[in-house]
Amino acid sequence: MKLTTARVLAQYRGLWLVAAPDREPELVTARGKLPVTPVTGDFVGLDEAGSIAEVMPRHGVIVRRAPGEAADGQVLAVNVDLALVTEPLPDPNERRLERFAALAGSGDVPVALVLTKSDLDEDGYMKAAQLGRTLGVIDSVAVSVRTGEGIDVVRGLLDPGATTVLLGASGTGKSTLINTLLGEERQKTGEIRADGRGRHTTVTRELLTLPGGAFLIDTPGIRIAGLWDGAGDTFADVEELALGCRFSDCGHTTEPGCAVRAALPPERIEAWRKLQEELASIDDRRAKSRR
Ligand SMILES: Nc1nc2c(ncn2[C@@H]2O[C@H](COP(=O)(O)OP(=O)(O)OP(=O)(O)O)[C@@H](O)[C@H]2O)c(=O)[nH]1
Ligand SMILES: [Zn+2]
Repeated sequence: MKLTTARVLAQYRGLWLVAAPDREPELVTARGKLPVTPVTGDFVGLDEAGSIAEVMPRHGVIVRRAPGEAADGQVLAVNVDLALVTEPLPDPNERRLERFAALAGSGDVPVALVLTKSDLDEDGYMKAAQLGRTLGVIDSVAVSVRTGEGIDVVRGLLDPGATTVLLGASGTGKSTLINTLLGEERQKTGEIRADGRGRHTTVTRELLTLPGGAFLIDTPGIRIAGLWDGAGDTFADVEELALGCRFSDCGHTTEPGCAVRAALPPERIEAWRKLQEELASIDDRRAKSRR
């Protein structure tokens, strides 16, 4: 049977937004149970009915591994050629940068450092060079959407046909940078009505095409926060702040340098802990029943 190759632009529960050459993006289902679940960035084969019948081999995989998670983690994006890790000036958080860089590195995705808001820091250029050396990334740049500094350097990193993902905490300026790169050809955030059990869900597109022909994976679906199995976005604040904790396995109890305790009230952290315990016990039960 002849399959049509398409690329996954965004993923939802049991539905994928895919684009095939010369066709409008469309929402499709999968044909039966596939050996791997298609994710944003996947190349897939569509059958005659328009369903996903096959997922092509992947490279450049970005996986989110939640601490203590038994399974392989959650695949966030695939076929990624470059990760731009963003952190804002004047006070870039080196530890957070390391974690995002490690996330990309473990999927064999090269990393470039982008320090944003350089208009707020006279030494942005130097800080970028220094941090770039420390982190061992392929390139580093200080950018400002206000002054335009560094924007052309970023553009130069985005090769036509290559896929780049932006990784960075909330507020580091990812959306603003994407809008600047999209320029005139800013895509309207696609509002697609997906028929999920009679309800209409508003979804947004995640894989964008830039004017020069480079692909950019926008991060709502990749926002490191809020991706815990079963947790949805409920504790996005905790997950994101945790990236700034001194220890990567911080339990947010008595550890020094805990960014979560510094920012959130104890009740919130307690609620998060309860959920973690629940999730852990679900994992336990699953493992037992498998045995
Ligand atoms: N001074 C200055 N502010 C900037 C710059 N880029 C972004 N900002 C501001 O930083 C704030 C956060 O920017 P966003 O683009 O929303 O950040 P984000 O990373 O997309 O955040 P999320 O959408 O929460 O993931 C906004 O108020 C921007 O106006 C810059 O180059 N200079
Ligand atoms: Zn902590």
